[in-house]
Amino acid sequence: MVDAVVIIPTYNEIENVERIIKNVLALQRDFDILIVDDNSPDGTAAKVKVLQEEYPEHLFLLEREGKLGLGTAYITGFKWALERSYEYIFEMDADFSHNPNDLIRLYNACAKGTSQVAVGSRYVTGVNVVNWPMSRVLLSWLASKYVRFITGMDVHDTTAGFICYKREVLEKINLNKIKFVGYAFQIEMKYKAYLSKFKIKEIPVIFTDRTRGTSKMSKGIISEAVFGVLRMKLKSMFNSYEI
Ligand SMILES: Nc1nc2c(ncn2[C@@H]2O[C@H](COP(=O)(O)OP(=O)(O)O[C@H]3O[C@H](CO)[C@@H](O)[C@H](O)[C@@H]3O)[C@@H](O)[C@H]2O)c(=O)[nH]1
Repeated sequence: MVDAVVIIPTYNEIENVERIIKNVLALQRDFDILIVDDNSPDGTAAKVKVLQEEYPEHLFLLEREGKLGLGTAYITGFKWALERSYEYIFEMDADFSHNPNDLIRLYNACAKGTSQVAVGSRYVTGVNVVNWPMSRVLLSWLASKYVRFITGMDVHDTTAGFICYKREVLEKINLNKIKFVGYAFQIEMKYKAYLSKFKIKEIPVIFTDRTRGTSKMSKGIISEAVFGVLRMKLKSMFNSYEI
C-alpha cells in the first residue's frame, strides 16, 4: 500500500497532464496521484481516464462540474485522501512549475524529519523563480512578505502551492471551515497549521514557470488575499477564528 498521494488540481492542462503523471509515477519512491479536474473544456479529464488504464492502481480522478477554484479542488482532494489510509498528502501544480523530483525531498522532511508540514519554498534562500516576468515575481514576493508581516507566521513562501501535509494536520483542520476558494487558500491552510502548532519546514525549491498552457491567476485572487488575510488575523486576535 502506497502511503503518499499527490493531489494535482487541473483546469485546461491537456498539454501537461500526461507528462506530469508519468514523471511522478516514474519516481524512485512510490506515490499515488489524485487529479481533481473542473470539467476542463480541453479534455484533460478524458486524457486522465485513458492513462488510468495504464496505471489502474495508482492514478485516481475526481471530476467536478465546472471551474470551482483551486482551494475547493484541494479540499475535495484532501477529503478523498482522508477517507483512505494515506499518511502523506501532497499539493502540486500540473504544469511543472514544481519539479516532481522535489516530492521526495518534501516527503523526507515529514517522514524522516520532525515536521508535520513541508513547504517547497521559493523564498527561503533568496528568490528562486525562473521564467516569471519581474512584475509577477514582485507580486508574489511582496504578497508573501505582507502575509508574513500581518500573520506573524515564520514562513517565507506563504502562498506556495507545493506542500506535503502529514495526515494529522488535515485531520485537525476543519476543512469545511476554509474560507478562501482561490489561491489565498494556500495562506489559510498554512495559517491554520501554524496556529495549531504544527512544525512547518521550508525546503528550498526552484519554481520554474510553465512553458505549456496558461496560468489561471486573476485580479480577484489578489483582492481575496489582501483583505482576506487581514480579516483572518483580526478574527484570530479576537478568538473568533475557527481552525
Ligand atoms: N481544478 C482546478 N484546478 C485549478 C483551478 N485554478 C487553477 N488550477 C490548477 O492549479 C494549478 C496552479 O494554477 P496556475 O494557474 O498554474 O498557478 P500559477 O499562476 O502558476 O500560480 C502559482 O503561484 C501561486 C501563487 O504563488 C500559487 O499559490 C499556486 O499554487 C501556483 O504555484 C494548475 O495545475 C491549474 O491547472 C481551478 O479553478 N480548478
